[in-house]
Amino acid sequence: MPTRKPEKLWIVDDDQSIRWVLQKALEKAGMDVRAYEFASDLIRDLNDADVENPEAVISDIRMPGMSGFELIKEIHSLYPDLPVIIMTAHSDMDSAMSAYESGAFEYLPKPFDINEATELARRACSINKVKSGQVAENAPLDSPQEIIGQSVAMQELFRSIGRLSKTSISVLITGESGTGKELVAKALHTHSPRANRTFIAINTAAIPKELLESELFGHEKGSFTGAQTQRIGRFEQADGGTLFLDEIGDMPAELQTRLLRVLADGEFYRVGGTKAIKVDVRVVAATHQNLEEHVKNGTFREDLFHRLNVIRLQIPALRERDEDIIVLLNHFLAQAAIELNAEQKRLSNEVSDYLQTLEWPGNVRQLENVSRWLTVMATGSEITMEDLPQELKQSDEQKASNWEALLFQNLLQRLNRGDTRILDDVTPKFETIALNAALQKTGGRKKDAAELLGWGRNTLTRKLKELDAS
Ligand SMILES: Nc1ncnc2c1ncn2[C@@H]1O[C@H](COP(=O)(O)OP(=O)(O)OP(=O)(O)O)[C@@H](O)[C@H]1O
Repeated sequence: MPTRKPEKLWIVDDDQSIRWVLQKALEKAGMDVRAYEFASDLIRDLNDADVENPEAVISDIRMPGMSGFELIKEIHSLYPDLPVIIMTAHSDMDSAMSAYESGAFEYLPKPFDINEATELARRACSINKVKSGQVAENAPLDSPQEIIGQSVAMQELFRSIGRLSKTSISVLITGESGTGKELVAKALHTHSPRANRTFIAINTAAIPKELLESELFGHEKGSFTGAQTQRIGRFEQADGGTLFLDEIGDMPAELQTRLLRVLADGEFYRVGGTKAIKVDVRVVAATHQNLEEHVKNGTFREDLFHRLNVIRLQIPALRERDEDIIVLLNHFLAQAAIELNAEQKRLSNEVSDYLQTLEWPGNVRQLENVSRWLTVMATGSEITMEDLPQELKQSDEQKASNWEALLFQNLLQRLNRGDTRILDDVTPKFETIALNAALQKTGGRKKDAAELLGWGRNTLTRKLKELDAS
């Protein structure tokens, strides 16, 4: 029976424990692994004609001597197609982007999941032919605003932005209000070949319908009452760069038609103009609405929808990525302290447990505003429950319907206090409540109550004794 040749992979990390864990995991998955403490030793072996080269390399970034980025450069000057996976210690967008821009095949945020690492390593080995990227020719003019997120969904989003970074393809960004659509649009621009040209943002919903056309396409002098001078529109301003059309779902029908034409022909006329103006603009659109629904009910042109929806990036609501709440809060508290020239506030354990159970209807924007409020309003350096703004405190009714979150908080507090064996008293309490409810429902008939609870009769009798329930 033919045996599959094991994938050949080299790892470099100055941290011995990471080297060990990764090597063991990959070997367990059937790979042939060599681990190095120093990048220079790896390069030496890569240059050695007697040593068979690997199909992929996994490297840390920060190491004494040669860094991960220098290593990539060195490797790619010898073997441009050899995939290198970069491990980053931070879950922020910048390190991910730097990894991509340095020509990394993929990046792996630490602490990593072993299965994810194995899968990535396998993928890198199997597409060893992947053409390596080069260091971006035009570094972004100003440093992009950081996008924070360690949830799986945000990591996926960072990867997508990275993959799109060599293209000028149209992107449609969807997500609730305040999820970070504009931030993502900017990141798409800053990490695109157009980075050193203009990024122009326009909110379609915020501009009166009658002005929108001239705002987008400009106008000639005298083309309508009030047009006293010639005006250059957003499309022309964005020539060579990116035009971000926010709230595209609100665009009036006539303008949808004009927009479609520009996207198809790459040219347009200013309002009142006779000369066709050619532009090269990348359009990134965003909406919090369901555009498919708008297409179905005839308020959004289907052909325009398909033009914009070449690539779709969906940003999940904050309540779907609880893991990001605390990193974001800490980020905004640090930012607010600088912005407001105030002391940086810390969250008490109770507050951080509580804030993770909230729904955050206004998403990241609301969380950012709350961080500002807390920086100004909290009296001590540690933020307590009393410091929270009224809008975040729950009514009794909400509390009653939110018993799971409350129980969770309560248990976490007890664990933080150092309690152990917490189920020893929680489980009997829980069972007593369920038992009393069932007995009330059946008017005290034990046999029926047992059935409602899913217990046998004997269990119910025993529990009644043990729990001392009425
Ligand atoms: N992942 C993130 N990391 C850091 N800051 C973020 C993140 N997501 C959003 N923000 C911040 O939250 C605020 C709202 O984000 P943004 O304006 O991009 O949202 P939006 O989805 O475009 O909102 P709207 O639909 O209302 O226009 C901004 O100040 C932005 O910088």
